[in-house]
Amino acid sequence: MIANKIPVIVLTGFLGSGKTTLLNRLLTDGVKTAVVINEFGATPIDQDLLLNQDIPLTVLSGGCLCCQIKGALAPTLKNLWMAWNNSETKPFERVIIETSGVASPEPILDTLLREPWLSKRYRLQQIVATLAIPSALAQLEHHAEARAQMAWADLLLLTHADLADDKQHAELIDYLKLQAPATPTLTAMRDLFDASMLLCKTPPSFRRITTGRALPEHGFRSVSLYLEHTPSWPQLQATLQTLLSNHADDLIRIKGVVYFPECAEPLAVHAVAGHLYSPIQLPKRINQDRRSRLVLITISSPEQLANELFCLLGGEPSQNPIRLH
Ligand SMILES: Nc1nc2c(ncn2[C@@H]2O[C@H](COP(=O)(O)OP(=O)(O)OP(=O)(O)O)[C@@H](O)[C@H]2O)c(=O)[nH]1
Repeated sequence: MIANKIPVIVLTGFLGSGKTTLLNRLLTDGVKTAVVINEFGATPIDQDLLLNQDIPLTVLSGGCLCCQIKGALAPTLKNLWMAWNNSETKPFERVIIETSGVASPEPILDTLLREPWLSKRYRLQQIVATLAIPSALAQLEHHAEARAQMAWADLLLLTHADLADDKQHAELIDYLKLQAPATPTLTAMRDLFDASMLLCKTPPSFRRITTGRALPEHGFRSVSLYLEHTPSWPQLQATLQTLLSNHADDLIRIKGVVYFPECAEPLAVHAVAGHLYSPIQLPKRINQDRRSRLVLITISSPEQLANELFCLLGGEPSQNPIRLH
């Protein structure tokens, strides 16, 4: 038995519900943290959205930690522990895993709690699930992944309160009282909340262990695009808004890092549940790849979406501005 197990916090929550925003908030609390980010899309975006780049960071992209790339978690945590153990000045005191927005936390817990080598060295501190108040009920109704995230959470963080009305808030609270009555909820206004309120210091006394029941295979698909010639924000905004309204039912998430010609620094572009957010300026990067990239996550044909985006941007077939990955 190893005396001091490294605590692990798992951040889960449906696509666009605010996991990376929460992660950025947690990274300001002064605890040295190693971060593992799991992204559904093949082209990782979230690493560029981290405001603190000076941390041990592993990105596992191109699938979910609960299925396609489940096997990647154990070696990642083993490598992190080796680095921790071999260093006199411990490089981190905890690990935060941000799952993809369509991952079920259950197989991640299975790896953490059941793998004998890992379970001697790591302890699960907490699972926090983010739920965006305006879209959560529809996501919970339509996506088993969202229900699994809610069911496995030790704490439910309700986000996007500033975009929700009182009725949406009350309806979500009522639903959660019925479906997850023992799980505390907290409402956060963007990243304005006390992180110490969020994290329990001791592990939950009772921890459910998997029964081996897996979710049906995800119905989500993603496409990653590099823009050879980045349009201005007004042009991209109009294009993405058209794409979102043409695909209100099947285009679930857009996120990207975009180098607009009119801006010196990259901007993060997000759309969730049909809502296109104002772009967010990202900090200056050293040695950065200055190509703009977008990831679209859909339950229909991603290739068709990519072609439509290309046409909306006014592309001629001979000078396709988009490269697919
Ligand atoms: N208005 C508002 N926007 C928010 C809030 N929380 C997050 N956002 C925005 O919502 C968008 C998505 O937030 P992220 O933190 O990237 O969501 P995510 O869960 O990490 O997304 P995925 O990694 O795609 O699953 C971003 O534009 C955020 O700035 C909130 O409380 N209010």
